[in-house]
Amino acid sequence: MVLALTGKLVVGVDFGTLSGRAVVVRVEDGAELGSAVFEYPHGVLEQVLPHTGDPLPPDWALQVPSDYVDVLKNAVPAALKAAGASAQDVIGIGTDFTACTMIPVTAGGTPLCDLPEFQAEPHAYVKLWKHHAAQGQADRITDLAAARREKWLPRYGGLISSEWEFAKGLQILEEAPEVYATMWRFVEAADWIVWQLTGNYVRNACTAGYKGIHQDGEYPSQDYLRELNPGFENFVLDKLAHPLGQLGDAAGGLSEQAAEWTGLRPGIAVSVGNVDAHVTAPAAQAVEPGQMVAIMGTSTCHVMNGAELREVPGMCGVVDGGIAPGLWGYEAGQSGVGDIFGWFVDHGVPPEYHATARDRGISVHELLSELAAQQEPGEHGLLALDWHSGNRSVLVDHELSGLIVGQTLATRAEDTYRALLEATAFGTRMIIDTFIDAGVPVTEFVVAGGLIRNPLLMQIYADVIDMPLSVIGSENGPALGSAIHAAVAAGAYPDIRAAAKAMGSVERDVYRPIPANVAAYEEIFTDYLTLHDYFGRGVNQVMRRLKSRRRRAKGLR
Ligand SMILES: Nc1ncnc2c1ncn2[C@@H]1O[C@H](COP(=O)(O)OP(=O)(O)O)[C@@H](O)[C@H]1O
Ligand SMILES: O=C(CO)[C@H](O)[C@H](O)COP(=O)(O)O
Repeated sequence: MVLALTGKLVVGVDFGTLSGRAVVVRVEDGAELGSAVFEYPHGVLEQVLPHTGDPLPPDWALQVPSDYVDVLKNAVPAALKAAGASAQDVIGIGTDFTACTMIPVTAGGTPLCDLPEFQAEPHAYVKLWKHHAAQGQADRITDLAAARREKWLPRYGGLISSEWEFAKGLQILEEAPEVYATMWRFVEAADWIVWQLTGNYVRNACTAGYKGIHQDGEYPSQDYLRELNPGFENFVLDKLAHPLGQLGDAAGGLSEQAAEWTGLRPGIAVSVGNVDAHVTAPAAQAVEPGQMVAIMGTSTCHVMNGAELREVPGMCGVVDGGIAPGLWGYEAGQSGVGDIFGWFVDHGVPPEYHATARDRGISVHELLSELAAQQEPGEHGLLALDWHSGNRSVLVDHELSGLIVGQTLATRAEDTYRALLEATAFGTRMIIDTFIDAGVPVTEFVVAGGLIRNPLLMQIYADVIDMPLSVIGSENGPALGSAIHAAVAAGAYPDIRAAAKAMGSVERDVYRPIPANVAAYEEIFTDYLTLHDYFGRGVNQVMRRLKSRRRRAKGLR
């Protein structure tokens, strides 16, 4: 039954890498009435464990789960206030999360890091999606699956990522067996937050498919897992498998506790959890085959529906109904995008740039972009590889690292910044070309996420991929997508497609390729490909040796 929509509201909450963002949305047309952001108090733990001050090894990335509940307590009430909205009008709440962000929990859903006996154990904390320290486990998972010709491997482009559930779970078994034995389940944060809202643990089909190797109703076999590590034989049965909820379903009603946290009414619909990338496609009205949505933030996720099932080398995964029911949902990605720009701003820009930006009341990103925009393609003489956080697609290898070629004594911060912007555009071009070469058409490129705030970056992408860029109509794309799922879960719309049509928004062809720039980048891209294949496809092992030497120097395996 489609409820009378006039005056009804829904709340969407997007849990990004650095912060959570809540949006109050009008059900009838998707108008965003108010929003609020809450930065995670503990941020991303990459250097030390807060409870002990002990250093974390390289490539670790943890979070503190109480930060997520703090988002519910702070951002939701603040968004309601900003919207001047009454909780009486809110009929549902939806959430999306970064993935694969994993939490070892007790049967009651308590994260193990909240237990006194595990507060000093790094493996008891949330493993954020960008935790890349399980690459050894991921390599073994991939190699054994290839040797056994496991039928699920091609669904992930032939490579299983260190970012995903099985690599992270195997790392816990092998490095912290007591955590592994104690955890009742290894839970996606996308589902843990819905559990906090409803009291129900419902495993969403999206992350199960893309991050948990759930294909055609099955997980990897016990026989395969036993060969990987005898202690891992029952990982699916004992730690992972759980009844699945479909996108747009209701996971339950808002609990009394969560109603107190959020200021919303107990019992309103709470939609099944979702991934911050996939939830954005309906918000951008881009759920038809060929419409690729790039959710550009600290990382970039490329999500796109396809009418047919194809094997696309190095993509993150293809899941039946992973984005919208009835279509094959493809995902690819770049594990470092905004993170790379942020790293350079924080660690590579001279103080005078920071002082100038401060004096002008703009960010250093904006200052560098303003200076870099004055250049022609190729003017800085630099070429970079965008692998500072490893390579997610198409090489799926987090032992790779960043590279900048062409630096001279004349190189300035704006030169390097522009080269890094361009490198991420070349990485996206690589992904698009790989889809097209595998027979999956890419007919429209739609951008969403925090990076749409940078017009220079957007123009460089249009020039490098030689396609116009459509831009999502919302600055809060993922949160709007979650609101759309909440509206479906509350019965306001029959399905995601209908809700997207009414509540999503997109502006077509906002950035158009500039022919002269397209020609210049076409030439530079051939050099990018030379570096990409030389350092990324095994011709040269320097990057791996550098990472291995760094771990040894730090006294780690
Ligand atoms: N003007 C800008 N241009 C390019 N990158 C930016 C700019 N402002 C912030 N960033 C980067 O964008 C990222 C934040 O993206 P956002 O989408 O807001 O967060 P999240 O990825 O957590 O959802 C950070 O990595 C930051 O370094
Ligand atoms: O892999 C993902 C989705 O499949 C992660 O959620 C994404 O890469 C992290 O998101 P963000 O860049 O917004 O922090």
